[in-house]
Amino acid sequence: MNTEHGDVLVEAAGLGRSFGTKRVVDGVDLTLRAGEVTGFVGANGAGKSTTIQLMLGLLRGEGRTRYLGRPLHAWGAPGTVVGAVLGGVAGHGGHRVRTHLRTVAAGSAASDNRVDACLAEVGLAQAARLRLAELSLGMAQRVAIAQALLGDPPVLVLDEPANGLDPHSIRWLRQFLRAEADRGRAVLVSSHLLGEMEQLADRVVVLSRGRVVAAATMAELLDRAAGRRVVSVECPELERLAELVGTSGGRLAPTDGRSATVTGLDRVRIGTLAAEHGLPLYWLHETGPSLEEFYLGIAEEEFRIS
Ligand SMILES: Nc1ncnc2c1ncn2[C@@H]1O[C@H](COP(=O)(O)OP(=O)(O)OP(=O)(O)O)[C@@H](O)[C@H]1O
Repeated sequence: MNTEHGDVLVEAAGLGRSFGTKRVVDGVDLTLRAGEVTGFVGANGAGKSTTIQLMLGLLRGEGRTRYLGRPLHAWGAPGTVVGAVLGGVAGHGGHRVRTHLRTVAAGSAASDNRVDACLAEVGLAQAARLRLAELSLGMAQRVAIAQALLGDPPVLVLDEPANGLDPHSIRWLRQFLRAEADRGRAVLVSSHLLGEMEQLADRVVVLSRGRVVAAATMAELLDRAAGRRVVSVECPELERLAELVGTSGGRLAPTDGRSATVTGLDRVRIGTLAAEHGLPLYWLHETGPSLEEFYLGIAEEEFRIS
């Protein structure tokens, strides 16, 4: 499929689902673009898995999802449009990895020679003869990803793929997904940790109690988190520093003769401003929410509003 970086490959609109009287997903919109990793972040129970199942047509509900302009069922072979990793590998433990993938390939119109190509892509070429029951969690996750890649789909969707993985496997996963996006795939990856997305996602959609409470580029989110940070400064020329901070969009509030707190600018910007204007700084210290705390704050605010 010919797609270019930035092309919208998936558009989900108005997704909704209740279980009994419980509203689990409520009016969720999601857009996935070629060449981008979108992080889908929310606490346990926020509705991420339900949303993903709605997008993939595995669950009935409200709204619609279009893949390259059409509903998934309108594509003859869905596996050539989207590859999904929704948990471990579902197969017979006694089957060898290659046999398992060949069986899946045969049932999904993927050519047999994709099996070895996909195993190589996830770095498991040497493990093709292992039995599924012999795989470590990290290897099983890679086999599940190889399976999702069999149809060479432009879209990859992974539900909490880092769960239970050791740091080495998480690093591999991060680099792998980044590379897949750089090749032009649109990648959706869910997680309950925003921090996990910091080095991976281009965009982040934050879900809280079934609703999208933030949708932004990672850079915007980091900027917003930085905007909530407070920097303590000590400077013998506080008035001049206050002026410089003010003209750069920040605010300085003195705490005593030469100490103050600054909001709206980060410590790097303040230090650079002072250096550029020859102002000595005796102290410069930033405190405030980490990205994770900032995210918890967004979810909390939304909860208060609703
Ligand atoms: N089949 C079901 N029947 C009833 N309730 C369900 C069903 N599936 C999910 N739920 C409920 O819907 C809510 C959202 O679940 P979902 O699995 O989508 O959340 P999640 O964000 O993926 O969280 P987690 O990371 O814990 O899987 C939860 O409260 C869950 O108990």
